[in-house]
Amino acid sequence: FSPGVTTVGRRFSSSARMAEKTALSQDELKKMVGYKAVDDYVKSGMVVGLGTGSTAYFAVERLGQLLESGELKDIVAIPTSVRTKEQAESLKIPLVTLDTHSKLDVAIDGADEVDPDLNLVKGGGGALLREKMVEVCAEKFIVIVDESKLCDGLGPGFPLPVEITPFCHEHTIRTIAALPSCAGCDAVLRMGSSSSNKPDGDEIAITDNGNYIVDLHFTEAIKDAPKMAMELKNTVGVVDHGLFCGMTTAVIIAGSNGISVKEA
Ligand SMILES: O=C[C@H](O)[C@H](O)[C@H](O)COP(=O)(O)O
Repeated sequence: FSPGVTTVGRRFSSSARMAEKTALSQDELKKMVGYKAVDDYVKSGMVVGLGTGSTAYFAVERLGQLLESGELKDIVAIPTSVRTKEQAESLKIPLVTLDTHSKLDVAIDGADEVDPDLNLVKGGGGALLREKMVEVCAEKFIVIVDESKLCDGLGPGFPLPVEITPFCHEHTIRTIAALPSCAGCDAVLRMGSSSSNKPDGDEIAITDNGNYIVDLHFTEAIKDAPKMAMELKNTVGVVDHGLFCGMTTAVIIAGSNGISVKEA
């Protein structure tokens, strides 16, 4: 994976230089890209999509700071989960929904995996449906990751989450596992908290939308992600899946050599 374009934002040049000199923690890397995404892509008057997860958290934090300081004005934002909504409310970020604002200027979110074509796996935190609904409506979709998320092929490095209806979910899971593109995958119903794919409870995990999640474990890279996306989407009982193909405008990557940006 070799990012094509390398840029360093104005407000972040010192942080990027710091990353080159010292080993930063993963949280510090996430903060760098979260802040840079807001600094570089959000302007006053915009409608902004707010992602979910430990990286998107920092973008929301930065947006709250710039609104409070008055550097940004007249922003409305659309959160992609209950967690993000609560964080945004605590920062007094004005919120709207897709019902009143069907077009967004920009959406900023993390990802679980990014391939060389900027296709993504998302939904490790269980928010894939609202994320996709919001981010597909954004003129620019900015993905923020640390370099551990980059991969040569989606699949083996992180299980693919699929949101399914609770009704006859065992049947739906069998149907998914039998799809040609999913042959050989291990389909595991998510247990415990919906925001983690590590089983941390005995109850079936429930998403913000009242659905279940099945995590598809692959041992080999997914050969044709758009084809798998279509097969999953055409499966009755599947609400949506964590393959985000052809949606990304740019990926901001934090790594040991500083920040780089790869544009689609
Ligand atoms: O459902 C969760 C989202 O898709 C997250 O954006 C994704 O899991 C990445 O999260 P994190 O930044 O915490 O690794």
